[in-house]
Amino acid sequence: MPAVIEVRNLRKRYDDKIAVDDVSLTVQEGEIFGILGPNGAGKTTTVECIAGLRTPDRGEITVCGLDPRRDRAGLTRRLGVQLQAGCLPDRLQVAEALELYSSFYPAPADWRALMDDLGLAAKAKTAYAKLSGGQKQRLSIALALVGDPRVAILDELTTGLDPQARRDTWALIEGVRSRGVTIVLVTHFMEEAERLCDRLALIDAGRVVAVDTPAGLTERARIEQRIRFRPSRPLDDHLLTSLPDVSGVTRRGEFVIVDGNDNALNAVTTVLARNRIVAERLRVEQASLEDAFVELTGRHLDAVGPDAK
Ligand SMILES: Nc1ncnc2c1ncn2[C@@H]1O[C@H](COP(=O)(O)OP(=O)(O)OP(=O)(O)O)[C@@H](O)[C@H]1O
Repeated sequence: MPAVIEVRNLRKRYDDKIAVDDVSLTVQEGEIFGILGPNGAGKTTTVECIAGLRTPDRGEITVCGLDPRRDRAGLTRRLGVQLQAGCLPDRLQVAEALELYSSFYPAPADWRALMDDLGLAAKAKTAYAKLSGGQKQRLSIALALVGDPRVAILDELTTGLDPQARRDTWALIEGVRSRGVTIVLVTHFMEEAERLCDRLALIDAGRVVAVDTPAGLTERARIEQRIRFRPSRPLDDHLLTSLPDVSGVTRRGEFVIVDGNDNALNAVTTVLARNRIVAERLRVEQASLEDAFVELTGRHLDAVGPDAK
């Protein structure tokens, strides 16, 4: 598959703050490529440089073979951007916004069809200020697609949405991809990244810590199995920590969480049975992207700010 976006050794500093420090990544045609990291990791700065909205201090970027800073006109025809906090004038109506934006492009998509596809037809004459959060979000996606781009950058597109609206938006993004648009998705929601992305760059403190498929990344978490249960009687953690198949035991309320290898479930249930303890509400979970992130960075994804632990 040909590369649609190439970023090599990107660096961007704001005054004395290095926001992006040596980021390299390649996005292939037709994929949904995620950029996942905690708040302040440098995700938005990276995509703003890709979109030609910021000038890197160092590094090279090409989008569809173009330099985003030098070939602005060419880039506009190929790249659609939905950035965070996209805001329109309060009184502008949905259809007016789409028609206006489509007039900026030499070969735009059919904005009426886009309005239908995004479930906004019934809101065509509604002013921006009167739209719900989910509708505003859908409009911002429609505006990113109205130029009929080959590549779309979507930044934090489900932030602030309720779980149902978030799932609806995911379905919509899959629909956009199936029309052949390459998508770069910036997010700090693990579930979103896991569900939607073909490949992901994990970013932390301005650096790429890993690029892989969601499954490939979770394999990097040393935990192969996580067992969660409520012991029917008081349980001495040492019974479990002394097992060679177990790498860690933590408590969450009345639940015990055991991390270990493939044989951990077997070992834990045997010890519990020997001690006449029943594992109530027993669940076995696989490692998540969150676990991989913690393994790779020592930090949790939902940590606020690059210095948070
Ligand atoms: N215009 C700016 N001036 C100064 N510092 C900035 C500016 N924009 C971002 N930063 C800082 O650069 C770092 C990276 O910010 P960026 O917005 O790229 O991160 P992010 O991963 O997108 O975070 P979030 O998810 O919170 O948007 C942060 O420490 C941020 O405070």
